Amino acid sequence: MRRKVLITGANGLLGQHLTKLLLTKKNIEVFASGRGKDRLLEKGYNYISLDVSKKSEVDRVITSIQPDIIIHAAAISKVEDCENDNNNAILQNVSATNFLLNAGKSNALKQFIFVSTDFVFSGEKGMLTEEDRRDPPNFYGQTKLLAEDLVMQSWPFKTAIVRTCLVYGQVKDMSRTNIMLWVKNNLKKGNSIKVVNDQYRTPTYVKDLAQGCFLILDQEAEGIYHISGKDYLTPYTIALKVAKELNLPTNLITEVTANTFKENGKRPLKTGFNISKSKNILGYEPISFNKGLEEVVK
Ligand SMILES: NC(=O)C1=CN([C@@H]2O[C@H](COP(=O)(O)OP(=O)(O)OC[C@H]3O[C@@H](n4cnc5c(N)ncnc54)[C@H](OP(=O)(O)O)[C@@H]3O)[C@@H](O)[C@H]2O)C=CC1
Ligand SMILES: Cc1cn([C@H]2C[C@H](O)[C@@H](COP(=O)(O)OP(=O)(O)O[C@H]3O[C@@H](C)C(=O)[C@@H](O)[C@H]3O)O2)c(=O)[nH]c1=O
Repeated sequence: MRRKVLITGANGLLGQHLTKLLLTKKNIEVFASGRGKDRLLEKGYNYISLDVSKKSEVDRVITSIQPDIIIHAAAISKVEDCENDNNNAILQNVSATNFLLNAGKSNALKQFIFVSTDFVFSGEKGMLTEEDRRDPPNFYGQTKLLAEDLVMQSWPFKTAIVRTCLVYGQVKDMSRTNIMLWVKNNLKKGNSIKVVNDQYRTPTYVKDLAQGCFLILDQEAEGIYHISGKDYLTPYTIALKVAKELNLPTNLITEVTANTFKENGKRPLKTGFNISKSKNILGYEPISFNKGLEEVVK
C-alpha cells in the first residue's frame, strides 16, 4: 500500500529536493505543501497551499489528507528574522510544530520527522553528537530547541529529529541564499566579500539531507540523527574552494573573524556534526564537499 507523505515548507531548498526524491519512490504518494503557490512546478505530486502557523488550516489539511507521515521542514530559517520578531518566530517555528503534532494525533499519523539545526548548540565544541548538551546562542536556535522538546514528548506515532548544518544547493525561486551561491554570485559580479575563518561547520549538500530524511522515513527510525556533510570547514575555506572551482578571483575574498560582524543574532563559533550514528544505524553516506561543489556549480 502507498504511504501518504505530507511535506511542509515544500517550496524551500530542502522541501523542493525532498519532493523530487520522494517522487522516485514507488510506494509513496507525495503531498507537498507550502506557503502560497507551488514553486517547484513539476508533475507527480499533490500541491497544497498550507500556512503551518494557522491551526485551522493545519487541522483542515491533515483531516482531509490523512497522511501516514509528516516531514516538517517549514520554518523561519533566517536568524535575523527570528531575532527581530520573537513572537512571530515562536508562532512559526514552535506553535506550528505543535499544531502539526496534535493534528497528527487526531488523525492516526504513523510517523513525524522534524528538521532542526546545529544552532541549538552554543558553539564551544565542534563535531557534536546527538547526546551533546543544547544551549542555543540565538533566538532561532531557541525556537528549534523548544520545537525539539515538543517532538520528543510522548506521541502515539514515531518521531524523529534530523539536525542539519549549513545547507547548500540550488532550487527554483529561492526564499534565501546559501554560502555557495552567495560566494559565487558576489565574485561573479566582482564584489569583494569578507568571510569568517573562525567558524567551523560540516556543510551539508541538500540532496544528502533529503536522502537522510528518506532513510529515517523508510526505516521508521526514532530519536535524534545528525545529518550533515563530513568535511569540517570554515566559511573562508569554503569561499576559496568555490572561487577556485569556478576560476573566480580569490583576491576578492578577505579573511575576517566572526566578531567583525555586528549581526543581529549571534552565530555559534564551532558546530559541525559527528555523523557516526546516522552512518551506522541508517546507512547514511554523504558525498565530500568537493564533490557537492562540483554538482552545484556544474
Ligand atoms: N538552510 C540551512 O542551512 C539550514 C536549515 N535548517 C532547517 O531546515 C529546514 C529547511 O530549511 P531550508 O529549506 O534550508 O530553508 P528555506 O527557507 O529554503 O525553506 C523553509 C521553507 O519554509 C517555509 N515556511 C516558513 N514559514 C512557513 C509557514 N508558516 N507555513 C508554511 N511554510 C512556511 C518558507 O516559505 P517561503 O518560501 O514562503 O518563505 C520556505 O519555503 C528548516 O526547518 C530550517 O530551519 C537547519 C539547519 C541549516
Ligand atoms: C553574509 C556573510 C556570511 N558569512 C558566513 C557566516 C556563516 O557561517 C555563513 C552563512 O551565513 P548565513 O547568514 O547565510 O547563514 P547562517 O544563518 O549563519 O547559517 C545558518 O542557517 C540556519 C538556517 C541554520 O540552521 C544553520 O545551520 C546555518 O547554516 O557565511 C560571512 O563570512 N560573511 C558574510 O558577509
